[in-house]
Amino acid sequence: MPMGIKVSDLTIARGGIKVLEGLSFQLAAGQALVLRGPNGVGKTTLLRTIAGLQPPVSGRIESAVDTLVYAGHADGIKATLTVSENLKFWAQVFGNADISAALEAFELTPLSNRPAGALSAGQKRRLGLARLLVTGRDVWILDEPTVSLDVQAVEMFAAAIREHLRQGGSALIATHINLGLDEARILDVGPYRAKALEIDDFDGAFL
Ligand SMILES: Nc1ncnc2c1ncn2[C@@H]1O[C@H](COP(=O)(O)OP(=O)(O)OP(=O)(O)O)[C@@H](O)[C@H]1O
Repeated sequence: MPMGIKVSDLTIARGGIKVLEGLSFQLAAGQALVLRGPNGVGKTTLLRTIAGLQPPVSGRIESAVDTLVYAGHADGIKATLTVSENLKFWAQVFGNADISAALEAFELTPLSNRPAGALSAGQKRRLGLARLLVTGRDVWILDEPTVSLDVQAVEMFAAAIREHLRQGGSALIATHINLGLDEARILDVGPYRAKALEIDDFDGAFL
């Protein structure tokens, strides 16, 4: 069975300031977990930490790094390559060859010969998400994946997630919108917001 993620008593920081503390959760194969919480609470920081892009302050993250794929705010698209060249490139990076399912899932087949730089914002986002399908990775870590997507494209995305879960994959998704994925669990990270310095520590911080 593909491994998911287990997070235990995790504390994370951004710019040297603790943002979330005491966070624990598990994501098993076949499951999706949606992270919620207000702007700036630390969802992106959490995803970056789990993806291995920054170390935690304390706590444990158990996962196999070569099972993860992270899609952050930057789309990573090569503007001068066509849609299919972009996908072929990523497929090769991950040791795969077939891009047709990824093109179909995000209705990119009619756009496959268009330079990616000439796509609309939503089409670019669909290409960025199609990339997940050619990685063959089990655990998708997604930061605001639906930005710029219209209603139909959000449905394509939800369908792609559902198919991924059906195949034993898993997904950890930070999003403010309702994806229509009833099977996803919700984790509100708001209650794990790191406490500000106690007033007693205030002078100490300047000594
Ligand atoms: N490069 C940075 N350097 C220092 N602090 C940062 C940096 N990027 C973000 N922060 C701060 O870290 C905190 C956590 O930010 P983060 O991006 O993880 O929040 P978020 O929950 O993903 O927010 P949003 O819902 O707005 O995407 C915020 O207070 C933010 O201002």
